[in-house]
Amino acid sequence: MISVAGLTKRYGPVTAVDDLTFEVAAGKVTGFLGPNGAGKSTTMRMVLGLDRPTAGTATVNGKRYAGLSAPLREVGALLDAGAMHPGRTGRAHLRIGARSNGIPLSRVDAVIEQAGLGSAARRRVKGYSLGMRQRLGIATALLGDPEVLLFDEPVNGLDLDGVRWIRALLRGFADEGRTVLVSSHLMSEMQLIADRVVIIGGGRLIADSDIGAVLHGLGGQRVLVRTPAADELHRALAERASVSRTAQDELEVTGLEAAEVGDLAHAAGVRLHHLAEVEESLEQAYLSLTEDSVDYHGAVPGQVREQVTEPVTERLADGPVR
Ligand SMILES: Nc1ncnc2c1ncn2[C@@H]1O[C@H](COP(=O)(O)OP(=O)(O)OP(=O)(O)O)[C@@H](O)[C@H]1O
Repeated sequence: MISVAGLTKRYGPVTAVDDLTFEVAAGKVTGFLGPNGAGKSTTMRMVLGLDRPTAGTATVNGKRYAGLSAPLREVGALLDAGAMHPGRTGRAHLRIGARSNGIPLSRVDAVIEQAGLGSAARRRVKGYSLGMRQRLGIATALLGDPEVLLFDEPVNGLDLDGVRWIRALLRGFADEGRTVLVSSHLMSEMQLIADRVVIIGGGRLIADSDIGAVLHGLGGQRVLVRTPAADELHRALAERASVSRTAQDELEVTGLEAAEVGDLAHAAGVRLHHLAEVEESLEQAYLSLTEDSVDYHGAVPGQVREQVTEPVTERLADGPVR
């Protein structure tokens, strides 16, 4: 398990991570989400002892990274797949990692196999494609067969096969009971692979929740209904829910289940042509949660919006979604 408590990092005037508290449980894939510059990498670096917190703590299985006796056996990380010696072969890179961490050399072949590196392991890293580098980075993270895994944007730059491979790999690790934290700014990707999400913006916690709760925590369930008697249905529903007219024959209802809308329409003698619950995508939920915390909104050329310092959580009744 990974625990972050009151974690704060300042670089001069920039507060990259601001009093962040959350836990990452074993047996699940936890997505770590936030717009560019939200503080994801800085947080991961502090978990891995690569950056010193200005305040607060980050621990792995109850210990700070520096206090782990065999770090690679407890935590595996993919941070920057570019940071490898270009003149070494993939295999040499892995052998050095194993030797310097007291890991048996038999693990080298095991992770080459597991990461699908194959014969590329005998080639020099400078000739690797981004996908191959990513596989080597993952092989390195797996060397010590760790229980806790951190991946910073693992699907960046990968083709569809690579993306599918990463998805299956992460799911497999979680199913084996490992702790998996994976950062991304690709919401659509997280919707496919994460069980839980920790969302940050401007260094602060915005949501820490099951994905389903994030989706449903935003203004409640919406129901779309089409009827030739929209005025009549509007009147029948108005007392019980918030109703808006979205087209001549269409209403959007917030605060009722589809079945309740159907029953009320029936009671009012209104015929329905369409009745469906609107599926919120994580993309929409994320945009809505983080819109105030994005450093720069690029939509209007020439305009730069100042970073908002008020926590977005104020828009959620009970603070961060949990
Ligand atoms: N070494 C550093 N010195 C100064 N500022 C830094 C440093 N590292 C990060 N920052 C700043 O801290 C903030 C958080 O950066 P970080 O890289 O952690 O965000 P991120 O969520 O990982 O973003 P991205 O998705 O773009 O990688 C940014 O404003 C960044 O410019």
